[in-house]
Amino acid sequence: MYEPLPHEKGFHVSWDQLHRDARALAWRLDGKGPDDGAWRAVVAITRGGMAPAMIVARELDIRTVDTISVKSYDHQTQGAAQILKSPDMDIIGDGTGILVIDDLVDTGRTLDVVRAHMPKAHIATVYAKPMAKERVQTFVTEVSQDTWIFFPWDLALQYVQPYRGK
Ligand SMILES: O=P(O)(O)OC[C@H]1O[C@H](OP(=O)(O)OP(=O)(O)O)[C@H](O)[C@@H]1O
Ligand SMILES: Nc1nc2[nH]cnc2c(=O)[nH]1
Ligand SMILES: [Mg+2]
Repeated sequence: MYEPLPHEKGFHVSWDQLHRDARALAWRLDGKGPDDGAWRAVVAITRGGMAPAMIVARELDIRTVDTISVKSYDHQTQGAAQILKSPDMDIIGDGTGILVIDDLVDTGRTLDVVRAHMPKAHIATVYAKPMAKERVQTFVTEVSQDTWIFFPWDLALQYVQPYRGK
């Protein structure tokens, strides 16, 4: 079930692009909460979901923001997904009206753990790969399964050789 392909391609996301895409995610979610359309709280899946969650919370004027920490990767190698830190379940309840935000879904392993913890939550990611995009209710951009997404917090500006090099 969790058999990711090798990553042949790279998709490099700048801060500007991430900001634009996270805003687009917020606009898609606006007014889509249960009952009156409002969301009760945002839960960021740390660490990658924190920057997108902050942008979504800002756009939608949601002041209650919590985190769930799920670790499943060591660099590009996946191990067993585990919850290292849970959000305040007195606020979360069964997840109704809660917006869970992550940067991306790849195999879906992380979201399976989150979903089991908050069965009624709305899960949204900025990017989604096809293997597990059904695990997400809302996303902005689909990226192929054999692509590794590089986020701006993992990148640095550096010199590159001219195309017509020495
Ligand atoms: O769908 P999956 O195959 O589970 O992969 C997606 C998860 O992997 C990355 O997080 P990671 O576990 O690397 O931790 P990080 O957010 O702290 O970088 C990414 O931020 C997602 O949360
Ligand atoms: N940065 C990053 N983390 C991931 N975790 C699972 N897939 C990915 C990916 O494509 N990029
Ligand atoms: Mg993550």
